[in-house]
Amino acid sequence: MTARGSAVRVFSIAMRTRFRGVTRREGVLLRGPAGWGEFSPFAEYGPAEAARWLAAAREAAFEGWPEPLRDRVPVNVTVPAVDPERAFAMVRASGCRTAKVKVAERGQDDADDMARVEAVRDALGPDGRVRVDVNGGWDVERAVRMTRALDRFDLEYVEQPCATLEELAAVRLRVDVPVAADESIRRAEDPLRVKAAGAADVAVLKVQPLGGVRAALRVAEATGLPVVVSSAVESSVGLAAGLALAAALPELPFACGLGTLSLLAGDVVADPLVPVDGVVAVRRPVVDEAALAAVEAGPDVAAAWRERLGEAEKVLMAAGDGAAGYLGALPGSAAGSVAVSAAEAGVRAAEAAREGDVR
Ligand SMILES: O=C(O)CCC(=O)c1ccccc1C(=O)O
Ligand SMILES: [Mg+2]
Repeated sequence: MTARGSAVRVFSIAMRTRFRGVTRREGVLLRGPAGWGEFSPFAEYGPAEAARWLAAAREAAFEGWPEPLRDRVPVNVTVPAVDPERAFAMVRASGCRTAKVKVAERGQDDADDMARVEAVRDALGPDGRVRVDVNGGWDVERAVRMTRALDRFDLEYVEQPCATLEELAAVRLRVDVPVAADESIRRAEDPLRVKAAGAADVAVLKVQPLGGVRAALRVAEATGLPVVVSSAVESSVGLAAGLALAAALPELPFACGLGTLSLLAGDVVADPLVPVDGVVAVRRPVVDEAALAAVEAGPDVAAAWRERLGEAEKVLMAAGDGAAGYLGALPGSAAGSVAVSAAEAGVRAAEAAREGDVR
């Protein structure tokens, strides 16, 4: 039997620039009555965490998304931890008026970050907006010092400067720059603690890690914070779910992190979700056989992904009545707290201990 025509397809796309230590982006595409969904949990995520990503893919394939309230979503250009010349060129080529700059990359120092952010500010001019993403890489003292130093280039916000909620709250009290929470929501047992802890001014929400567009909308409502929708560097199939969330939010005060397709060297649709003049049109492209053929995974990679899909399915089934039961147990549901099964909480704790890293 060939993969062609099957409702489960596996892609493996090279990244143009190394990002989060990753040089290829891989995942599964699922086709259902509502369209295509993407399941692409990061390599280091175990089955319990991956189950949320699967719930998002199933929502896309079997349910579809809430009605959009807008048809255009402004996006930021995402600047990896590249040298200043490259950063300048990426920002100029993007057409975006907001840039998100990765800082605190392992193996680089504070001067590298200063030079990169300066180059990005130069590329945008004084009217552009510059945000930085630390991915939890600083301790409190370094976060305070570096946030103040980088604010010389006028920062819109600093995303996840430190790993823990307590550290974020401490930094927030000591800097004038707004603090955004990403990993503290995406990888948390309870994403709502971020508000109670006074840890952030802005919530960065990603559809797959939160278990779908509806689950993310509930998190948005419950945190009561302004939301920036961001991608997990997905193909256009996964990005469409992020766009659906951005389009369904009552308020969208910031540019979203959904301009990431340019980080990939390929895609699975014929009409990719790329920004034009810093804006992505809200639409849902369909998988194109010719485009997919160029990035379809070989048999070994495909087998490994089918295995991962099966493991995540088991977690979803164990958590309740398929995706619906699992989503009902996510934060923002009537209970207002995360009610995961003891078994899953155990798996998550083990994963967290193993990773020792918030990314
Ligand atoms: O927000 C963006 O500009 C792009 C998305 C992004 O940065 C990201 C992509 C994959 C994994 C983590 C992150 C992150 O925001 O930390
Ligand atoms: Mg982030």
